[in-house]
Amino acid sequence: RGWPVVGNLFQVRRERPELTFIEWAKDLGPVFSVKMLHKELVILSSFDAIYEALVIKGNSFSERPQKNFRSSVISDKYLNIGNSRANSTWRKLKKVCHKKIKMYDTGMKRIEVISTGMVKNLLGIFGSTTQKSFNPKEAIYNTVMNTITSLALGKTYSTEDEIFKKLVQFDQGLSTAFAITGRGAELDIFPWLRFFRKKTYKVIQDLVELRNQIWELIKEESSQEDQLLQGDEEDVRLVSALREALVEEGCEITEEHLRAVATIDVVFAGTATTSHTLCIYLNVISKHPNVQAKLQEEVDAIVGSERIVSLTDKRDMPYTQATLLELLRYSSVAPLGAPHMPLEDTVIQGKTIPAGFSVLINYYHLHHDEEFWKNPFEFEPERFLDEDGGLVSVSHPNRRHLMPFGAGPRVCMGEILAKTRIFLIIASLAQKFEI
Ligand code: HEM
Repeated sequence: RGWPVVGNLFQVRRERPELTFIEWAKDLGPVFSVKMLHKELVILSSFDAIYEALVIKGNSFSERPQKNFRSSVISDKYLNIGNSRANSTWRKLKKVCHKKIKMYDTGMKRIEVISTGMVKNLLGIFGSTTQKSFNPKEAIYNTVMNTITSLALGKTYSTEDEIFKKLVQFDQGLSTAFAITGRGAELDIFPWLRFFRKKTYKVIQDLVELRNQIWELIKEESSQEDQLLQGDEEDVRLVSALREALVEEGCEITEEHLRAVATIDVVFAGTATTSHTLCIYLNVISKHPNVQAKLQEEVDAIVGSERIVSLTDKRDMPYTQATLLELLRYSSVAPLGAPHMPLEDTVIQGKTIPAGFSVLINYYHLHHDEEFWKNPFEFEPERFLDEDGGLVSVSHPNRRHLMPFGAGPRVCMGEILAKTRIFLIIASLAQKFEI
């Protein structure tokens, strides 16, 4: 039960709304609704409810609600993949990005090369640090951001470069602007408030300005790099693939689409999530010497102390893979994912969710549900291993209950990229350092 106008908004923990929703699910069950300002939100918490919505009824749940004023301004009226309606342009843009980011043969090799470069850089920074303890957050963040620039633009940048500084500023600003309870949330409901809350609105206008400046710099950078391409050398940059799509698809894809995809779907979605996961990893591993010892034992046996860790080692390293899965579960860095919306009235676990309602998936709850997981707040890679120390199969209940990247048509576009980078970092750190 909420208050007039604001509904349940002030009852929800501003920084961690997913924790409030866990408490409410205890009384209200796995499918319940809350009122946040003018919006009725449905929260799904249990595996059965989430699986039914995302996978079994995935097609009707693959829409995104478009009622958020702040996102609408920043994404040019929802032109990016993550905020777009599930239309043919969304499908095409996601396909183009997948094809370039992914994942088949040469694509996978390229991700490995980029990630290995990033790992080397990070190990260099760690190795050159003389203090016994230091804060690795910035080094991790900058390195992850540079993997994204490698992928999108084919090169890395110094933290002093103008484009790099602007990317960081934009990415950090967006984290607040996209949060459901973050600063400026009131503008989503009463957009006219922007005429009175000028400071808050200015933050959003500044982000739009920054986005436009970044796009101009991206275009400039990529045309300079164009000139460096030799003869029939393959252009592997994501931004080039997007530009090709612009030409091929005629008027359906516009330059504004590309700007929204490059800045929001690639830079924003690809940086904070991965760097946050890695920071949590360092924190966790420093408190679990037993896990670290087992990782080191596996890396020593499979890779040795000199050779660079490769993706082909992965199949022989079940403990490292289990640690990666456990990290994704434990950290759940996208706790509520991105909102979904059914196009028609849809029944989930016997409850009807009306067409047009916003639906949030509580991934954090799914991954910490005390009725399913044993010791959900402990870090235990063993939950993903069988009795013989092998990785449990994808059909094992623990693997099925793990959905850090979502599932169904709206599954995360960067899943493979993120997992690859994190695997290589976990293994390489274990090979070289004691944390
Ligand atoms: C640890 C890293 C990451 C995590 C945990 C993560 C998690 C998620 C989640 C939970 C969703 C929402 C799924 C849903 O709608 O139910 C999502 C969507 C998305 N992610 Fe990620 N993500 C990560 C990394 C990345 C990277 C590296 C990229 C890009 C390079 C990326 C791009 C996207 C995009 C574009 C979407 C929207 C897809 C769509 O609406 O069709 N993510 N991600």
